[in-house]
Amino acid sequence: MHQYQIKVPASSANIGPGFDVLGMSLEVYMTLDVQVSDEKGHCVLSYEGDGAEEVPLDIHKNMITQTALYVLRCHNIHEFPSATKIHVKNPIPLGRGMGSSGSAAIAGVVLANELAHLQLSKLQMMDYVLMIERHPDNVMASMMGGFVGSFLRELSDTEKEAMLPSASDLLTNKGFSRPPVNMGRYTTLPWAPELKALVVIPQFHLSTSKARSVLPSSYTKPDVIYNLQRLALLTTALGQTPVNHQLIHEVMKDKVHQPYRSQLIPGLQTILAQMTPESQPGLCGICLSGAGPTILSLATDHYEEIAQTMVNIFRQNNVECSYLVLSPAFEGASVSY
Ligand SMILES: Nc1ncnc2c1ncn2[C@@H]1O[C@H](COP(=O)(O)OP(=O)(O)OP(=O)(O)O)[C@@H](O)[C@H]1O
Ligand SMILES: N[C@@H](CCO)C(=O)O
Repeated sequence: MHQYQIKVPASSANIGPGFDVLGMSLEVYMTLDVQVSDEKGHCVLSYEGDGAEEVPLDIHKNMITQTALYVLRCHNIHEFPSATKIHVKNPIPLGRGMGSSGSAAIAGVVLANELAHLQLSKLQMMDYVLMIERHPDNVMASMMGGFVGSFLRELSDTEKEAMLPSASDLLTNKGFSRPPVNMGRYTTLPWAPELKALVVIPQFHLSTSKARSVLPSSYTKPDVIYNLQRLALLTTALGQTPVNHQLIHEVMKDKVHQPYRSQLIPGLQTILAQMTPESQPGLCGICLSGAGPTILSLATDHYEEIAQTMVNIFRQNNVECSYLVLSPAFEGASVSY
């Protein structure tokens, strides 16, 4: 019997102005305990944790195993090895802006890499992940670990054609194509050890597709410049010691996605407008985590007080929340044998 554990962290994307560019991994881990034996049998999937009531256990319908099957198909393998048992433990809340779908896609690709002994590097695995999650911010941070900036290289016309089947068609085997090679580029950015991420997680779900559907198809020049100016400073400001709370607060502001998404997240506008380093000691910046509804704040202390202020504002808007204080998961996705 061969057994191992796959571990994939959650993530927060955008960090304010870095829409589809910046991401940080968060030390909340989905794990897959995998057992493969030589006996005859089927692949059995079991699941506990967030989403247990809604996540399908049919391997052709579950996003983790669907992703693994897609990668196997790309290597001319059409089913899991017999007698594969996969137990998923998932503490990452689904559809809340903490990268649950990205972590599931990574878990699936790493699973295929192990099951078929493909020996792909993390960057090679990212090509498959990016066929499923088409923006790199969450997944690059979750796979590589830490605070990460990333982009997709420009593709040739032939490579663009390979991207034509939708992620959902690839997962359900209605369409097929192999990913372009070396699609994602990234760099790990500095992170000041004093900084922690406080995530305030509302109880309601917001799908990324819905939160993307409210965004405009074009932006004004002043709004683009506003974000670019802040993004340039943010990538350095989060690595500086001593931490400059006021600077971080200013450079985590955004005009590209948050103003449009606030209609979907009661309380977001008030939190962004009212909470500053002056009103909340220890607070640096505040932004939407990924597509929301979770709010990410970066702070150096007084986490309880900062969280409580946000929880109260959400409560005034009839939204209940939980919260976590987390560091970046610097190792990223890993396998232990
Ligand atoms: N562990 C999992 N197992 C199976 N499917 C999952 C798992 N995690 C997420 N998913 C799928 O991904 C969907 C949520 O993805 P979505 O992109 O809407 O939100 P998110 O990834 O949590 O947020 P964001 O991308 O803003 O950080 C779930 O509804 C489910 O279909
Ligand atoms: N950059 C993405 C992250 C969510 O997956 C967005 O904000 O839509």
